[in-house]
Amino acid sequence: MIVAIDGPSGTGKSSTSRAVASRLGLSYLDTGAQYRAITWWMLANGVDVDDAAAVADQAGKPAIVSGTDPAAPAITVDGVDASGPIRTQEVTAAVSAVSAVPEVRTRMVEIQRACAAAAPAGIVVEGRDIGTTVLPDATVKIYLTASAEVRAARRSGELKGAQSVADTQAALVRRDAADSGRKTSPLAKADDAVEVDTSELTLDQVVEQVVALVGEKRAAR
Ligand SMILES: Nc1ncnc2c1ncn2[C@@H]1O[C@H](COP(=O)(O)OP(=O)(O)O)[C@@H](O)[C@H]1O
Ligand SMILES: Nc1ccn([C@H]2C[C@H](O)[C@@H](COP(=O)(O)OP(=O)(O)O)O2)c(=O)n1
Repeated sequence: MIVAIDGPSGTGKSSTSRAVASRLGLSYLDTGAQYRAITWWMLANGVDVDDAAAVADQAGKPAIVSGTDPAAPAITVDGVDASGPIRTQEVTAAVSAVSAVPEVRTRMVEIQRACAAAAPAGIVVEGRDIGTTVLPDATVKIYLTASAEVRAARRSGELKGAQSVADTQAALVRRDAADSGRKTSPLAKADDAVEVDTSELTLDQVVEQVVALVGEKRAAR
């Protein structure tokens, strides 16, 4: 059972994926955290993130390992816990540039496919290109959306006033444009993905919809 959940920032991918994986006894993988982790490493090692050739040259160096327990998401870079540092605004501002570099994507996709293949009962994988590129044969594909206003309000809630809602929204819209506009596996809905607009739904309602879709697929097999 492979569940692919894609969509822009703040649509509820992480919360939904973790809850669905817990409910169904599946593993969980946050691919955005992996792109954040490699970005953190580039910044910490003085690599100019706007120099694609420099990023490509270093892309093979950091060892990125993701935990797949939905109850305790974990990520390490060269054995060091990176779960805090990957969420800083500095990393958020640089991650689209780093993740647009093809050599970075090739490396991450390899790790992601290995994670999915190793999951004993199946896995929920969230990201931007899971249904289109990483796991095109996923059993269930979901594409989450929500209005920019709703997404910015959700993100602002997490940032606890560190940034105004308007600035958060502008940064989020900029990142969506970069992620959707890049050449290599851009953010996109797979043709066979079910689109769920979460703007007016509670997290529980979204989780119920995804669990129901998984149930339908299981019954049909
Ligand atoms: N359906 C929902 N209704 C309200 N808040 C939500 C919903 N889904 C997620 N959230 C909240 O919005 C924020 C962003 O959700 P998250 O799952 O991190 O999104 P993404 O992974 O798509 O960026 C979190 O604070 C989360 O608790
Ligand atoms: N499969 C993926 C997942 C994320 N990315 C890139 C693009 C995103 O802007 C960043 C960060 O992703 P992440 O899911 O952590 O972002 P948000 O939590 O939605 O803010 O990584 C990607 O290119 N491909």
